[in-house]
Amino acid sequence: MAEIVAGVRTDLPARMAEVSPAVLRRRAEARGPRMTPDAVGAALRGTHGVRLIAEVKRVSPAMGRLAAIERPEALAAEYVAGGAAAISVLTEPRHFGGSLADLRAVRDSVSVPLLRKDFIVDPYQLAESAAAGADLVLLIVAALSGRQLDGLLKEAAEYGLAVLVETHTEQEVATAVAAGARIIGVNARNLTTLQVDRDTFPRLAAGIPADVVTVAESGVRGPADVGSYAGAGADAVLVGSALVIDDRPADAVAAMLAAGRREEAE
Ligand SMILES: O=C(O)c1ccccc1NCC(=O)[C@H](O)[C@H](O)COP(=O)(O)O
Repeated sequence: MAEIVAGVRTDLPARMAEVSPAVLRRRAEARGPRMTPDAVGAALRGTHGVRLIAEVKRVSPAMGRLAAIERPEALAAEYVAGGAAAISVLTEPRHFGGSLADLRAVRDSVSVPLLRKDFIVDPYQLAESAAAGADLVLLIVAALSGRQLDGLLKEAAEYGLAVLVETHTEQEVATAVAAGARIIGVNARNLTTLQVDRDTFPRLAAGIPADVVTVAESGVRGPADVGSYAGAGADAVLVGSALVIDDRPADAVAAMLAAGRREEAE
């Protein structure tokens, strides 16, 4: 991950020189009111089963090139047709083949909450996210100092952005909770080895307070894995690779949601 973050830091100055934060703020305001962070949290937590965040992802550093995705807005609309509660767009260009243009295109095609999934290390990226129409941004505990996490959480709130705080260890969960995170993701993919361990969510979920929305991230191969994460108490699952390589993404989302239903809650 250090290499990915280094690339982000290399690219930032050119973007900052091109569009000032003030211009981004005006663009964000011109979009009108976004979904509130509470509404985003509510959209990710259902009583009838697990919710699904479907990801637009062209490349995986772990798995290589996944899909061309020439029209990310069309893929996102398919996801929503299948029942996705939110859409994630990987905007990092160097390792994931994404862009802010993808995020803007998806924003114009769906009204469900939109996650900008990137390696956010600077407040400027929050301004970009708001201007491009995101409702939700990712902050990765492992990529930030405690002070940076606190600062970015505060600034995200000023933009009205909800935050998915991503963790990989018990210590990172404790850090996220102490920072006041309202939505906590547990990523099954070790960011150093890129290995997936689906037992990470059940292990770490115990440390997350009941009123915090939980998201199980990465490693979903199909409906059975969604069922397992639902059984472990995840409010939502974040799925990328398995959906982008499927010829029928709407059906794939629907099948995963069916596997994640909690019948006893109906
Ligand atoms: O996807 C990767 O290979 C990857 C490698 C290094 C850092 C992050 C990475 N992925 C970001 C994500 O968190 C996933 O895109 C997301 O959780 C969906 O995962 P999956 O369903 O396994 O594609």
